[in-house]
Amino acid sequence: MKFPGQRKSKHYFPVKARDPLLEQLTHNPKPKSTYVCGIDQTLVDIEAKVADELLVRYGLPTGNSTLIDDDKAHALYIELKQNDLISDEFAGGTIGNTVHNYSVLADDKSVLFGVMSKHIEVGSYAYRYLCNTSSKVDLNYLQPVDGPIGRCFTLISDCGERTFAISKGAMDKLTPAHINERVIENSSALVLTAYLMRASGEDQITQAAMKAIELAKAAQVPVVLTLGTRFLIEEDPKWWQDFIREHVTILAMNEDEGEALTGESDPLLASEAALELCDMVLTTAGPLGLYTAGYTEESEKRETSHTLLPGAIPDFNRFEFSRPKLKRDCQTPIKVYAHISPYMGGPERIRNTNGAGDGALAALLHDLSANTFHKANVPGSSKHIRDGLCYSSFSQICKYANRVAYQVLAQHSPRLSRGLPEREDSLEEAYWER
Ligand SMILES: Nc1ncnc2c1ncn2[C@@H]1O[C@H](COP(=O)(O)OP(=O)(O)O)[C@@H](O)[C@H]1O
Ligand SMILES: Nc1nc2c(ncn2[C@@H]2O[C@H](COP(=O)(O)O)[C@@H](O)[C@H]2O)c(=O)[nH]1
Repeated sequence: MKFPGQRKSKHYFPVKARDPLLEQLTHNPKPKSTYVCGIDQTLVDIEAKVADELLVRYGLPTGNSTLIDDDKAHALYIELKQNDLISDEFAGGTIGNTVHNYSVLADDKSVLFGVMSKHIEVGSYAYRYLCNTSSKVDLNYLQPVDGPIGRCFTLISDCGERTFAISKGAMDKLTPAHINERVIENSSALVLTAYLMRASGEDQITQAAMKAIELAKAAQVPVVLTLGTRFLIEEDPKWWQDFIREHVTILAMNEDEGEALTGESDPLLASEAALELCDMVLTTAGPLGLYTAGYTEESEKRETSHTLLPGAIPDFNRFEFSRPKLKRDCQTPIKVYAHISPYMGGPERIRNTNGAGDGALAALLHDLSANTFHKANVPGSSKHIRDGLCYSSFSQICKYANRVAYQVLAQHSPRLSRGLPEREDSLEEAYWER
């Protein structure tokens, strides 16, 4: 497990031989390992730059992720191919991307539940998916299926907005029987997407996800949900509110999804409203940067040394140096918020924003599982006298998530090809001393 993000003071984390806390580890030379697990629809992204006219012709609302039938998928693929519009084909899926990025950042294990074609030919989509997934993602629990994995036509408009057309193949065929109880119960977090709830007919991935959620809740494993697209939430915001209230610990959304869920267009107010449903929220807001929001115990709050920020909640970042806690672990819970503008103002050129939100969520997951890792290996640390949900403060998580989102944007693909640069030994320096 790597340290989550980069900072000068690493005194709490067992990363260096001279760290005094490491003494406790020497009795236990093999550190206890931690991992996160996720469930996804196994998808390959087929990326193409297209005119808005094509989206209209195929009935694809801009920014949405629409399921299309085989005939439409065939026609679309032929049109893209004949006009030489396809720029890339790589592994995708919002949770596949997130666990891959988690494993790259943490240099540690994650587990992915989903399906995989039984018979794989070299060069096929299934083959590409496996080749483009970090070797630290454990794929041994994938359910073998007859037929192809899904295809996600990722259509990029002139403005950089991405619109998805999903040809589902066998991606929704995961069954509850292929959810491994022990793996879920021993994980640091279970990560899901709202897309899992839209399976229909005989497809059972929704039931599989529900089984995993129940197992996670019973074992007190945090359930993390990312909302996917505002169109899905808009269909029935009340249903999603109830779902989140009942099942979700940490919610990740962008500002549009936040508005669809809460009715608040201001991402800060949307985050505040979402905190009535769950314990922690990550709200990304494109060029406005991102917010973290959550709870801490009144007596443990820590005041920021940064400038207090104006907004719909004045001075909302006052206690951003606090660590997130589960609401139920606070005697007197207070809401805490932090915000950060895009790292370095964003890359000079953004070809598309595909996967930037997934990148930010992977950073948050890394911080969360680093906390579990540290607690398992250095239980006597003063860090764990009070139960925290994450290793770092709201403010640090913002910085780290933002830095990772930048990396995804800069490399023009949703899956990190490598971790953050080692030379960047202090996030503070990277931020403020360009
Ligand atoms: N146009 C942009 N300029 C600078 N940074 C951006 C831009 N778009 C996204 N980002 C960065 O990527 C993060 C996630 O982007 P966003 O588009 O909100 O996520 P999603 O992919 O979930 O819609 C933002 O919080 C920000 O840090
Ligand atoms: N599991 C699913 N993933 C989907 C679906 N539609 C799109 N996607 C994936 O999202 C990422 C990009 O996410 P972003 O919102 O952060 O830009 C991309 O790689 C797609 O594969 C879906 O229906 N199910």
